[in-house]
Amino acid sequence: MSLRIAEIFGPTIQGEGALIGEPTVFVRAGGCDYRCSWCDSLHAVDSSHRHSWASMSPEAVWNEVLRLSEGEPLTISLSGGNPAIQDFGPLIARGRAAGYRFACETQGSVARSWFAELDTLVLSPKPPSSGETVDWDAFAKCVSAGSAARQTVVKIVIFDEIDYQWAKQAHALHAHLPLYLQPGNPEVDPETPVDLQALAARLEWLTERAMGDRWFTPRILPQLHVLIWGNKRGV
Ligand SMILES: C[S@@+](CC[C@H](N)C(=O)[O-])C[C@H]1O[C@@H](n2cnc3c(N)ncnc32)[C@H](O)[C@@H]1O
Ligand SMILES: Nc1nc2[nH]cc(C(=O)O)c2c(=O)[nH]1
Ligand code: SF4
Ligand SMILES: [Mg+2]
Repeated sequence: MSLRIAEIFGPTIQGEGALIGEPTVFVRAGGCDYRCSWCDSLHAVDSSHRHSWASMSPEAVWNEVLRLSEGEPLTISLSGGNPAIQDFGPLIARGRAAGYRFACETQGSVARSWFAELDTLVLSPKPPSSGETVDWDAFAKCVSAGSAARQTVVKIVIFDEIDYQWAKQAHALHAHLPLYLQPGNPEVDPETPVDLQALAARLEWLTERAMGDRWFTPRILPQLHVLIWGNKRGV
């Protein structure tokens, strides 16, 4: 059994959501069942990039994580693409036995039994601006599959007022799960510098929108790695 891997990088800090600031090695899976209009990781999604993905055994992925972390346990974040379309169970078992912790970022379209072995399951349902439509039955299956994980959280990207209103409704469907909101980054080309002022203005709008609404449920965060490194890959 082998895994399609777009990149393995770190250690760096987790830039988003519940684990923001946490030292992390990222394992980015190749392939996704979605095509979000604003995806910042198209190199792990679009099949035109397939030639750059590696076919690796769980043991080979583990050896690369060991090399990058020099054997010092930290959090391994499984992202992508959608990591849930592959079987990361053997890698998680290997890493946990060595004292590493696991997080996984997925949109919540495919449930996996290995969600139960995670420390943190991040479910990121996609708002209307993405052009995708959430299958809420599949999403609920992901929540169930993750119920044995140490924590499950929801993270929603917000581009506009329609996304904001959608996030309120989405939250109501799984109101017991901690909620994180992050403003969308409209510029995802790694060659184009990000406009930090424009990103700050999006964060300001989102913050003032929620505070003005007296919606005190979500934590609102920027993408920390984008503030530091822009759209550079592998950080
Ligand atoms: C690239 S995705 C990979 C994991 C999974 N496919 C998912 O979407 O959750 C990782 C995170 O980046 C977020 N993201 C992707 N493009 C973004 C953008 N342009 N601005 C802000 N967040 C973005 C996604 O919503 C998701 O929470
Ligand atoms: N530093 C850093 N934090 C991240 N949080 C989520 C990421 C992702 O693309 O899944 C990501 C990433 O690519 N880099
Ligand atoms: S689900 Fe995630 S990886 Fe897939 S296209 Fe959307 S943002 Fe990109
Ligand atoms: Mg990213």
